[in-house]
Amino acid sequence: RPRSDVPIVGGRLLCGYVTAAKAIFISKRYLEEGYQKYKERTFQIPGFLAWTYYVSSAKLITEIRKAHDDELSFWADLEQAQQGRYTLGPSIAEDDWHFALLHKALSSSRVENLLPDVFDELEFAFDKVLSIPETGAKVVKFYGTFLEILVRINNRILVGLPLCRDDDYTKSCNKFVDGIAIPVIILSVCPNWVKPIVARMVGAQKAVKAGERFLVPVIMERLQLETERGSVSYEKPDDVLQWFVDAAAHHQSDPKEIAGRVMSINLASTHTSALPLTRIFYDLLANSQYIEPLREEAELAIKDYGWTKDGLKAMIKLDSFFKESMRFKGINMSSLTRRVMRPMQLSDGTLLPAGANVAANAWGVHHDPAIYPDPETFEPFRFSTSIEQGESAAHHAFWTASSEYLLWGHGSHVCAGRYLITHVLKGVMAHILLNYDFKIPEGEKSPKKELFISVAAVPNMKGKIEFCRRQAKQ
Ligand code: HEM
Repeated sequence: RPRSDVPIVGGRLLCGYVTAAKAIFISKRYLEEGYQKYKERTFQIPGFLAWTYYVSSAKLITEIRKAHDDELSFWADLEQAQQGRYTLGPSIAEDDWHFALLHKALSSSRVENLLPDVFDELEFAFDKVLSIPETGAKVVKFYGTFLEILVRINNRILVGLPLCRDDDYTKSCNKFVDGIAIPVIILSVCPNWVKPIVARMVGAQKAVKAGERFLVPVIMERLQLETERGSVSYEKPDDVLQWFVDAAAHHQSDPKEIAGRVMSINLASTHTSALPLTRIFYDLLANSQYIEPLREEAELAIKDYGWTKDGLKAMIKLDSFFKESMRFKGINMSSLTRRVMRPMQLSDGTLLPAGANVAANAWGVHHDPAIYPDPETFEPFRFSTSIEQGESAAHHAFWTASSEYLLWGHGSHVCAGRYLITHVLKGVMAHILLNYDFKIPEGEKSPKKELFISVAAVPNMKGKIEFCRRQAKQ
């Protein structure tokens, strides 16, 4: 039942269960209605496990992002979504030192050093996975193919060579999310006391153990090499696995634990990266008049700066296209979801009750005409045009998180991988533009069919695309 008189969107029929069921299919409509009626205030929508209080104004979003974890908890929400205590292991779910480390290690200034590896792996992964013949064309399922390419590129940074090129390892990363999906659903509806038994019955840790099989021997080998050669003559690899091994000396150094933490980053970075790329690519297909300007920009940038950070930085139209695609539909209609741990008062007078969820209404914000003029028009160069007119490039950059742009969350838990993945995705799109022609295959439908389910906006994961090589390869 509602635990406060904060306005309800949907309704309270059958203790809100009717709205909770409808929200699986029409959350977008509820979020739009909430934004129209209560833009400056909080509204609530019933869910099956808890009511979610939505805020939309920059003022209230700021209050949420600034709240401490013991008040509004990112972790309690993540635990609900991932059942990490059972799927990853209790110590990983309880201690997030590896997330804090990534914020520093993947900062904007440090990502530059990782780019040569990113570009090297990108070339390799395209040849291996997309594998377009020198002449003729090939039809691929876009989502699955690029998920595999991105898993390989991300893992070059996560675990380095040679493991990132081990087909069995990359398969276990690809399947990680699917491997925990069913256990997560079952566990999330079980009472806490029964979860340890159910977790064993449904093999909740099977997916993480599949990753451990590859990672633990590499960790052991690296530790042994360091012991044998001494820290001076042993040149350590520069990857996330090694950063975790080094940091683990101050935390828990069990190799299985370290492996679990690496797999948790795979969890945070696989589908989250492939879904935006798919959405962006389909937006480009549907707005093909932008292909040539983006190609010209990429050609010029690579000619002037090569495959470097500056080269990618010079692609401001591409950056703008990404940002607009994620604003227009994106992949998630809500952001900054937190569990209320103890009652907290917002400045609009709302008392958030313990046990409820609170979130930012990303869909509403991203479609507000006061923030984005003519928001229902897809305008790929809206951000690059503002930069060309003298506005701040940092403010309009794809990776910038703010109360007005919520793709990455915001505040102390803002996405730690956003600088890295912006470079990766721009590199991948620039590589496609410069090396391939692409179209919807003869007889296939346009992949514009998409799914709005709960608060997720999922692009068509089965869409097929025909690729062939362009004549002048860069
Ligand atoms: C386009 C792809 C990605 C999107 C859209 C995305 C989005 C997000 C979002 C919305 C959050 C939660 C922020 C909040 O609630 O305030 C988050 C957190 C996080 N992301 Fe990403 N992410 C992406 C890629 C990545 C990658 C590639 C990595 C790692 C290499 C990564 C690592 C993380 C980590 C570690 C956190 C937790 C940060 C913390 O709690 O301090 N993400 N991401």
